[in-house]
Amino acid sequence: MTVNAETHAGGNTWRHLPAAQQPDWPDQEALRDVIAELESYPPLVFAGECDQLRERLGAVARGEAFLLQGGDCAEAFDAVSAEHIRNKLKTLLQMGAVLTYAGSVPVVKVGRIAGQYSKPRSKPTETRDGVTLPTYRGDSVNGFEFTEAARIPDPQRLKRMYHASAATLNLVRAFTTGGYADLRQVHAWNQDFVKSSPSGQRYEALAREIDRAMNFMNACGVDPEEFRTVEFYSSHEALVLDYESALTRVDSRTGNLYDVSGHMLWIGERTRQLDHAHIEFASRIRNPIGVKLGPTTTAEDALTLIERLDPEREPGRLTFITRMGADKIRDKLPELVDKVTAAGAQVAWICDPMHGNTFEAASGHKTRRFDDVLDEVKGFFEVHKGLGTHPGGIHVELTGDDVTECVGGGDEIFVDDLHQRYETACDPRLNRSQSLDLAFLVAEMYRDQ
Ligand SMILES: O=C[C@H](O)[C@H](O)COP(=O)(O)O
Ligand SMILES: C=C(OP(=O)(O)O)C(=O)O
Ligand SMILES: [Mn+2]
Repeated sequence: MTVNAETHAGGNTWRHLPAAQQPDWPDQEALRDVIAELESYPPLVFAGECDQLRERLGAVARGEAFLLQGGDCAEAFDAVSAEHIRNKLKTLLQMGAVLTYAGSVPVVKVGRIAGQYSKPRSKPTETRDGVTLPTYRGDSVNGFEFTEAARIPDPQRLKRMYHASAATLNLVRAFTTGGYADLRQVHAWNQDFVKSSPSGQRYEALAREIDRAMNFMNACGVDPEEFRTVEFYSSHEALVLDYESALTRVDSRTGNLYDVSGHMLWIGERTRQLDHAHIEFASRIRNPIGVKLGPTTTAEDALTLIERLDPEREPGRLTFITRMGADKIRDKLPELVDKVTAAGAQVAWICDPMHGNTFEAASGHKTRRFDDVLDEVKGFFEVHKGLGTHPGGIHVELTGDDVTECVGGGDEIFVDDLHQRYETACDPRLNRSQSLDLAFLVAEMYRDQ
């Protein structure tokens, strides 16, 4: 992959346009130096892998596969450890096994991982005990600690984001291709979990069935090496455009631009203004693109996004990730799906049941109810069933650790438990047990639709 100065300018056309949610870097010269250095770094992903994911998402758009996209709301530099990464990956692999087996559908697995370091915020400042400071915008921008020094945006953090992403992706690649993700390990992924939790026990029963199915396939002569590796892709919100465009390269095979910071990039609900910088940036790169659609999205917005981002109507290029809220999805989604379908576009429709269902508990913790999350997914399936379209997947905030951030689930977390292990740097995540519960319930919905 080479960089050609003239065509690379295509990754910078956003610079003339308003860009929401960008950090207020105090030192522009330091920023320019960091950008120049990032531009010299090697790609984190290969353009051919992005093309392959686009093809897999094409299958999702056509109704032939299901997307499981999940991971932290905000990754943190101090959580780049073997344990955290393994737990997250294990949870996603277990969810993938449940959905594939119980839902009888190929599952495309994409992590919110190896790059999910930047956060859009609803308020520019935060006040605690009479002290007001800039909000935390992700480890790529400033520090989580509530001190004046930590909250100053520091462009050096963009380089740490690159290195943290590289280290994470390296381990993910090792796990997914080196034998850890071998489907014959379905039991091993569950070992530290099974005794303690209802979803762990339910999973163990399913893993026994998978074993039997694999023995059957072995007996039929299927090569067991087929199960050794798993395709797994990285994704994050393309928020800080200085970083994303510094990692945009010309693919020497095709001359096209790719943002090589991750396989799939999405544009968030707060930065999807049609004529602003983020959509312009996304329109220039060939990676598969997601756009979050909240409850104020009009059908016209959705159609214009398709014109801008998927003019060729290529299945897999564009994924709409709806995040309406459990109380709105049944009202808001039908018109969008109906008009997009009528316009002949074949996007993948994915449900993010997290971001429309956040509330603040009396203790002050931001949280979500498992039942609301589930209800939004149910509404999503109902709407697609009613219209004869494909419920293409789920996009969830989760962790492999046993945190207490969302309430409910089979191994119930109560509002009074939230303080016990509330570790997120931004939004509340499903813990491992809640994530597996969700996978089982979604698999049932998929099979029944
Ligand atoms: O992850 C998404 C957003 O960054 C988050 O929901 C914003 O949260 P806030 O309302 O606390 O800023
Ligand atoms: C910021 C996020 O979501 P949204 O853009 O949908 O609010 C997110 O996915 O963390
Ligand atoms: Mn979030």
